[in-house]
Amino acid sequence: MADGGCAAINTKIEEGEGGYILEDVPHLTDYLPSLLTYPNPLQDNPAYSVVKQYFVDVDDTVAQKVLFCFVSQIVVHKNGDRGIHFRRAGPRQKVYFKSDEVHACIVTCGGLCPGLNTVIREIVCGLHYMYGVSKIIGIDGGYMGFYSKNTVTLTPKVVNDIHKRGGTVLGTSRGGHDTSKIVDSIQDRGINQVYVIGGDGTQKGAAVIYEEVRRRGLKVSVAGIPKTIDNDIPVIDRSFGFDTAVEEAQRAINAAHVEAESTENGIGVVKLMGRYSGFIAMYATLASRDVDCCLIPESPFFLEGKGGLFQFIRKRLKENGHMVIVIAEGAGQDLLTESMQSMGQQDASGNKQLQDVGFWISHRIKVHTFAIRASRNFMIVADPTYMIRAIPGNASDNVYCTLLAQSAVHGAMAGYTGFTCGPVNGRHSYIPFNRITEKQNKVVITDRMWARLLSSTNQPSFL
Ligand SMILES: Nc1ncnc2c1ncn2[C@@H]1O[C@H](COP(=O)(O)OP(=O)(O)O)[C@@H](O)[C@H]1O
Ligand SMILES: O=P(O)(O)OC[C@H]1O[C@](O)(COP(=O)(O)O)[C@@H](O)[C@@H]1O
Ligand SMILES: [Mg+2]
Repeated sequence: MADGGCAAINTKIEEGEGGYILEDVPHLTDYLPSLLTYPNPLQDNPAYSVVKQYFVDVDDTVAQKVLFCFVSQIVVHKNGDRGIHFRRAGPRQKVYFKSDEVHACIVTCGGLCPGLNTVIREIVCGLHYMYGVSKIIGIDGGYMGFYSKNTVTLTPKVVNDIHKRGGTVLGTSRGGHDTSKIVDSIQDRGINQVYVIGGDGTQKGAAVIYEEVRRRGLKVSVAGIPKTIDNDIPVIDRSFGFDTAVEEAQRAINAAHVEAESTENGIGVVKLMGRYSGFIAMYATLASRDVDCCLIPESPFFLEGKGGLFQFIRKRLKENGHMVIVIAEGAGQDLLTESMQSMGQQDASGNKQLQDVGFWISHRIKVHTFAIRASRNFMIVADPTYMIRAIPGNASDNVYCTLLAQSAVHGAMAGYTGFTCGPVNGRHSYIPFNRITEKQNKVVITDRMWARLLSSTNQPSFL
C-alpha cells in the first residue's frame, strides 16, 4: 500500500493580518498556470439564475472555529477573523472545463454506508444538469477496479432510482490501491475528473492519486467525498449515513429492550459499529432512552470489583428486573486481548481486525450472573452491525449527500483538486486531504455530550 503523505504539495497555507489562516486546497493552475477559463454554464440555468449571489465569491472562506470574542461570522474574507479557515464550497463564476471536455469517473471504496448511492446519483445529475456533462463512468469495485475491471456508463437515467437502494451500485473493496496503475488507467482513458467516495483510507488513497497526477502534469481534478458510518472523520460537522445508522440502531435497541423486559432478569446486549469512535453507540443510546449502559472505545471500563460493570448489572437488575447494554465494536478490546489470544490481524486495507466484543461480553455476563444466580441467564445478543449500514440513506442524509455531491462537482469544475468536501460549522467547504486523514474524530468523554449520556443512563463512569 502506498503512503498517503506528501506535505509539501498538499499544504497550501495563506496567512492574513491578525492571525487569519487559510488552509487552502490545491488548484490545477498551481502546476498548469496557463489553463483557459470559461463562464459557468449555471449563469444561464433558469433554476439558479434567479438566486441572488448564487456564485460563491472566490475569496469566501469558512472559519473552523467561530471566535465569538471577535467577529461571529462563519463566512469571512481574507484578513477576517483569526484562526483556521477553509475555502467555501460552491459554484464559481469561472470554470476550468468546457462541458464537452469533461470525462468524469466515480469510485466508491471501503465499508458500506447509507447514502453512497445518493452521492453517486447526485454527482451524475449535478454534472449532467448543471454543467452539461455527458461523459461519466463508474469504476467497478473500488480502487482495484481502475486496472482490473470494465467501467460502467453513468447517465441520469441509469442512476435515477439508485438512492432508494442500500450499498453502492458501483461495488466497493478494501486494499488494491496501486497508485501508478490507477493513474495509468486515468491517463489512458482520458479521465479528467475523479470523484472518490470513501473513508479515511480512501481519502489517503485519493491524496496519493492527486500527487501522482500532479507529478505527471495532468489536467485532472481529484475530488474526495468523505464517507464513514462511524462519524470519525475530523473537521467536518458529521459524516453522511450516520443519521440513518443511528436511527436503525435504535430499532435494534428497541427489539433488545422488548425482549429483555419481557422476561425476569433479561439482559439485552446490542453490538454496534464503531471501530475507534463510539458516536453511533452514544447517539443511539441518547436517542433511545432504553439503554442502561453504553460502552464505547473512548471510555475504558472494567468488569469485576467496586464500580465495575458486574456490580452495576446486579444493581440494575435488582432495581428494574431487566437491562439493555449497548457496546461499540471497538470498546473493551484491551480486556478481550487479555482474556483471548490476540490475533493482531489486519484487513486488506491495513485496518486492525477486531475481536467480537459482543460475543465476549455476553459470555462473561452469563457466567457471572449464573454464578451469583442474579438472572435466569436469559440473554439476547443483537448484532445489527451490518444491518445499520446496508440500508438506503434517510431523508436528512439524502439531502446532505446531495449537497456534498454538488460541492464536489462545483469544486472540480472550478479547477480545484486534491480536496475533500464537507460542512464546517454548517457551511460546505473544500478541505485539504491531510486535514481529514491525519487524525480521527472521537467522542470526548470530558465533553458535555458524554456527561449527558452518563446522566441519562446513570451508568458508572468507570473512572
Ligand atoms: N495510506 C493509504 N494510501 C493509499 N491507499 C490507501 C491507504 N489506506 C487505505 N487505502 C485504500 O483505500 C481504500 C479504502 O480503505 P479502507 O480503509 O478499507 O476504507 P475507508 O476508506 O472507508 O477507510 C482501499 O482500497 C485501500 O487500499
Ligand atoms: O466488515 P468490514 O467491511 O471490514 O467493515 C467493518 C468496519 O467498517 C466500519 O463500518 C468502518 O468502515 P470504514 O473504515 O470503511 O468507514 C467499522 O465500523 C467496522 O469496523
Ligand atoms: Mg476507515
